[in-house]
Amino acid sequence: MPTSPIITIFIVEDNALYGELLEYRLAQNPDHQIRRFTTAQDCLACLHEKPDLITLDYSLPDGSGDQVLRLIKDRLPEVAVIVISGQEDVRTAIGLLHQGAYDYLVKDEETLDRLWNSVGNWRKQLLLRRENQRLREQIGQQYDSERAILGESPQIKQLFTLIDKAARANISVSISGETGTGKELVAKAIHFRSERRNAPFVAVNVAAIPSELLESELFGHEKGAFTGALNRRIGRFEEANRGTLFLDEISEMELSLQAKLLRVLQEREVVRVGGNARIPFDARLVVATHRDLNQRVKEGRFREDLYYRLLGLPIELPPLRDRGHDILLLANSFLQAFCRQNNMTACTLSAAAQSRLLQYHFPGNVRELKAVVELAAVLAESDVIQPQDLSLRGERPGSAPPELPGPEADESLRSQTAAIVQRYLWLYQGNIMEVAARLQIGKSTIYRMVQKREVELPSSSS
Ligand SMILES: Nc1ncnc2c1ncn2[C@@H]1O[C@H](COP(=O)(O)OP(=O)(O)OP(=O)(O)O)[C@@H](O)[C@H]1O
Repeated sequence: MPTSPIITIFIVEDNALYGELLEYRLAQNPDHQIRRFTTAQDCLACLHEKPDLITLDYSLPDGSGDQVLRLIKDRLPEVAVIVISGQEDVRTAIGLLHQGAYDYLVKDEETLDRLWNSVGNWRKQLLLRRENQRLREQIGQQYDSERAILGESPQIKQLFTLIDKAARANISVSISGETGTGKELVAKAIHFRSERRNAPFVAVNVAAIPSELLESELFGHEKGAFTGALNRRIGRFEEANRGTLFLDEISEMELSLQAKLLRVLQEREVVRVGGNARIPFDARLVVATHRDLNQRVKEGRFREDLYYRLLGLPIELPPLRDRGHDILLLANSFLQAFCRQNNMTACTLSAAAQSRLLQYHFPGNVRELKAVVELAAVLAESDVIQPQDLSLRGERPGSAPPELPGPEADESLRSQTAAIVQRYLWLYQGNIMEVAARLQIGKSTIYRMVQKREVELPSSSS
């Protein structure tokens, strides 16, 4: 069964004593967050808080039950309204149920128990609905994740093998790789291929959450645990129970929280902030970082004991620039999808645009490639994308690298080499070390070519 949800209940009752009785009974479930109102107006003014359930006294001083019910349902069609009335009138009851009330209770000595049962039944239905919705989303994601990781390079084939191994074993996984290389995609693929696939995949970006809130985000908190903790909140560990918890940018976690995380992992139990109960959890941890975690340990910024606990099966994602022809495979797939989604004629990449993509260094990796080809599809004058349509980082859209000589040009090896080196110098902003590494030639060869004026350093390089 999924985790019990925290639900917000509004009690609308003008009789203060009776309202208190209702609250007392419903508050016996600590997952009920209750607010009480004595007039319809006050309740209506707070509907933006989106309560999950409202108990509504039929005879309020400022509105009859059916009017108030209509106003509530107009604004919040999803909310469950239980009408509580002093009169036993079957026709009124039927009318209210037709109008969308969830239940109709008459005030007598059994009302509190009947209310308790009614809310209990509604909770069960809610849980089933949410579970149903989650499973549907999950199936969609599973389907996506099976097709999502594209690539045929040896590095990506090796990655598929590791994903399968990770999916079969129940161990922690640590994924490293530059930004945009697909770390979250890999974490999802592991989850959806593992036996945990029917339980939740929960992702938390450690760097995106202010450090003072991260502890309660991960472990949850009890009502009143700190200023602003108005309600009890279930943490991400509990949410991911029986599934996978993906902690992205783990290297950014503060040392004090690292110590708490280590304890949680050792004891396989969480304690909500401000609480005492030890809540066991069973979630597989997958962590990711774009930094060298080992280096962070050496610098004293990441705990060594936590590092070893999280390391598990390490998976390193290669940067896109090292995946050879996968660049074009991905580019074409992104282009096709984009044109289809936007009802555009299918775009293709000209040979020159392809070669430009193959030579670019893609600091933002696959994410950048996707953005670049999508923008190119929009900018292109025709359905064939040209090099000048590709806005690569650090360049103005429209500026293009020096072209390689065509077949009619001087074909001596020396001039061909010079043209290639010139193009790479342009692509890597005159970084001779980088160009030498990429082309696998000595840097002294490049310096010699510069000296002999066979090539020129781009004006922006120093
Ligand atoms: N091999 C791939 N095939 C298809 N799409 C990919 C591939 N790798 C990454 N993507 C896409 O690239 C984008 C970035 O991927 P993802 O968010 O997984 O990267 P990341 O490494 O987790 O990034 P960050 O370090 O910024 O968190 C997503 O849209 C993802 O679907």
